[in-house]
Amino acid sequence: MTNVAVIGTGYVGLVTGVVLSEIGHTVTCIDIDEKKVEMMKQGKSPIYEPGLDELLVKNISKNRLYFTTNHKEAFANSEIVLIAVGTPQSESGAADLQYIKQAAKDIAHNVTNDTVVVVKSTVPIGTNDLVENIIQENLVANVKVDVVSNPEFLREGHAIHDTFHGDRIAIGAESKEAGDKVEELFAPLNVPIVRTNRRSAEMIKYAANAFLAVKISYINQIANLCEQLGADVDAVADGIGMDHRIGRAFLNAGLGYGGSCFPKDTEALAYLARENEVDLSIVEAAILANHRQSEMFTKKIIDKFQGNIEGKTLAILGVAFKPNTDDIREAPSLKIISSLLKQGAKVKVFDPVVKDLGYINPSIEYCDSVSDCITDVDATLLVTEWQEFIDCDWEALIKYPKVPLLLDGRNALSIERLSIFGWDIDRIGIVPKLK
Ligand SMILES: NC(=O)c1ccc[n+]([C@@H]2O[C@H](COP(=O)([O-])OP(=O)(O)OC[C@H]3O[C@@H](n4cnc5c(N)ncnc54)[C@H](O)[C@@H]3O)[C@@H](O)[C@H]2O)c1
Ligand SMILES: O=c1ccn([C@@H]2O[C@H](COP(=O)(O)OP(=O)(O)O[C@H]3O[C@H](CO)[C@@H](O)[C@H](O)[C@H]3O)[C@@H](O)[C@H]2O)c(=O)[nH]1
Repeated sequence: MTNVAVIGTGYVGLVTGVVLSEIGHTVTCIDIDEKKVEMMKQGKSPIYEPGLDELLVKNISKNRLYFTTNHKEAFANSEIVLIAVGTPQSESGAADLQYIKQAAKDIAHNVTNDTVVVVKSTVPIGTNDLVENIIQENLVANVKVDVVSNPEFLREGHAIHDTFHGDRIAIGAESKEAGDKVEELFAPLNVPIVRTNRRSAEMIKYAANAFLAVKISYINQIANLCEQLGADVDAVADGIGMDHRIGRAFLNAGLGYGGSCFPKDTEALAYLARENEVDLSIVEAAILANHRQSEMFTKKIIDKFQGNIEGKTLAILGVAFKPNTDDIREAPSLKIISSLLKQGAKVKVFDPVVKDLGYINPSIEYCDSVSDCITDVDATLLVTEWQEFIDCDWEALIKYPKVPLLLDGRNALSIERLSIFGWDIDRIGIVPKLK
């Protein structure tokens, strides 16, 4: 078993650290955020992720999982150091590498053993070379450091499950020995391994995310055409998804993708292509289609009120960018809410987990339940398909709103069932009744 240090305890770092400790390694997680570290030391996860708290508590008590803000302390016995810091989008669209560069310096200044550095963060092609250079230039101790690319593919809300049951683990190494060490680290997970060089591993991550984003934008555009032509996009997605060459996954039409990954990673890949004068118009088109999709959803609701929603009260069900997470980074809900507010609507919101939109707007009314949120509203907008919303007693809820108009932005509710209860329900890419 290996002594491991993990830099950054966000969705990726914390989940990876906890899972590595669960499979028997001794793991020290480092974060610069003292509040987070204090919470984690007490066995409390600073992020909402199903199953995480239990594993956190269990492995702390087994003395396999530690937390610190001190890099030197964390690296003292570590043979492998994972970098899992953020790579947010900068103004140009490129990935902002400031946290990666700092983590590389932290390693160079503090390691005292031969170390394999594993870059887990999603980084532009060539960044592992940069990390290696920064470490070599700043290295204090006389030790050997190898850098291995190991991009992460977990989904928020399923992070623990995905780490134990991933489709693959990509390892990009220039040194066979260092690559083997990383392969050994993950061996108990029994997940298929792809071995390649560093640049290919970095590209696998961006190419995978962009492909999935293209798939979503494609079905969303097909949905819009279905809506005009009287076809049902859900049936179309089922029909094309049964072709195993296409697959049904990521063909759920809706109001577009959000989150901390697809928006920034498609932008970063498109930026890389532009920088290298390579045509990647397919990804540019997916980005544009995604922006338009949430705008179209907002327009749809405005059209329901003949172009004027001033003074109308609208209920927003769901704020998180998708169910089972508290993450609101690039959540479509934020764009939709701010656009509705700009048009003069009153907005009530309810999310089972997110209780704060990250910005202050005194006119937003935060509610404690679905019934509270839809009381006296002129329309209800389902923005995140939490299971709790799907399982609601929609028959009992019909008495709460002023107008029983329901726009399902995630095609999660049954038109047939809800119509029987009196809901006037509209979905994406489906015409409720043919004219
Ligand atoms: N969120 C996901 O589902 C997901 C999935 C796969 C890959 N990724 C990629 O993984 C990376 C991390 O994503 P995330 O969502 O976990 O990030 P995050 O922003 O949630 O967490 C990053 C953490 O790193 C800490 N940090 C920054 N600099 C540090 C330093 N020098 N030393 C110690 N701690 C430091 C921050 O305080 C923060 O807690 C990104 O590149 C992202 O694109 C994310
Ligand atoms: O058919 C679909 C599937 C997803 N989405 C939307 O796409 C976004 C992303 O969803 P998902 O992929 O489930 O969530 P993430 O946690 O962002 O995970 C993605 O981004 C991570 C960070 O790079 C990767 O590790 C994962 O493999 C990749 O799925 C969300 O807004 C979803 O609502 C759709 O609109 N339709």
